[in-house]
Amino acid sequence: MSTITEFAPAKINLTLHVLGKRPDGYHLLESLVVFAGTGDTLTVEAADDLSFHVTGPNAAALADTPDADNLVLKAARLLGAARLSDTGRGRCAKITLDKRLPVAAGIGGGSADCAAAMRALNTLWDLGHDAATLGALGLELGADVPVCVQAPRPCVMSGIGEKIARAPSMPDLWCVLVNPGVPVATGPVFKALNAQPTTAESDTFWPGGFTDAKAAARFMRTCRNDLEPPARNLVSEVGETVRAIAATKDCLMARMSGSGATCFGLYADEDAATRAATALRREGWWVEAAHILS
Ligand SMILES: C[C@](O)(CO)[C@H](O)COP(=O)(O)OP(=O)(O)OC[C@H]1O[C@@H](n2ccc(N)nc2=O)[C@H](O)[C@@H]1O
Ligand SMILES: Nc1ncnc2c1ncn2[C@@H]1O[C@H](COP(=O)(O)OP(=O)(O)OP(=O)(O)O)[C@@H](O)[C@H]1O
Repeated sequence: MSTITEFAPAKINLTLHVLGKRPDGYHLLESLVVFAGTGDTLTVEAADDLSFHVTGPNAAALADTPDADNLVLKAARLLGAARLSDTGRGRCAKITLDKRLPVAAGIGGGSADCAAAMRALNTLWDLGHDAATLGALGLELGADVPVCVQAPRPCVMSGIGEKIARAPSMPDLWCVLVNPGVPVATGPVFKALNAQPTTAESDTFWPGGFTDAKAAARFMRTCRNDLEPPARNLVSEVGETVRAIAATKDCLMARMSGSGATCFGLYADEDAATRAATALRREGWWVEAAHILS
């Protein structure tokens, strides 16, 4: 098999409770994570050296990212690729990324690409790692990489992001993702939370499943995204975005994802999500209606 293509779906934190902080400063959290049917696409193919090419509507957002910080190349190097300058030694591949997700957006764009590269190169180079091993390896590249490695399976993520547990069975759900065009670095949002170093005990009783979209949204509304208040203080557009989504017809709930600034609305069907996306489109906003994958 010489060409392998992997979808890198957008990661959505339907809930995100921060339960404490480790001595190293990383936060302990518990989050119901799902994936949307919109994302990047990564292709790897056998080649005589290691190369990376990016295309797509958000390719320019990566133009200033040095190779050393490129999460796709970091994944390749982690799995034993040759350095870009070494032709022929180490494992090689031509890697192409179709970049559609906004960067530093709270929907795991870089982590999703990193995880997709790990899955694709694991196959191309016949490394034989299972998802749990790839996730454990990927944790050093980002706290969202383990959950993205096992995408598109919904899960309850905990620890700093390394623990992946079964999610409640999800109903058919649609979403609208809205990014107001303001990149948000994850670290400062966690820092602004000013969490106290405490132990991490789950504060959520997870049901076995949800009978329908309205029941799922009812449950989500009893939970929180603890990063939303500090993100709202740092980026005023977050509050405006959540309010605009919540005002759309048939919206079941609206919330920020991850550390922002992307916010999401949940809907029971495709028509409602598509109508909402149309109503939300404006200059400078990235807006996508998508199915929640399961
Ligand atoms: C907010 C989430 O996206 C929710 O899924 C993740 O927890 C963050 O995942 P991520 O963007 O891959 O985060 P990383 O790139 O690993 O970490 C960026 C910075 O966020 C902070 N960070 C991240 C994860 C975590 N559990 N606690 C933290 O305090 C740390 O300061 C870290 O230096
Ligand atoms: N393939 C990539 N896609 C996006 N960002 C990348 C990529 N490679 C490296 N980066 C860098 O990673 C940083 C942001 O990563 P990412 O897009 O995962 O943040 P995010 O979408 O906010 O994710 P999260 O939901 O974890 O906050 C940016 O500074 C960007 O330069």
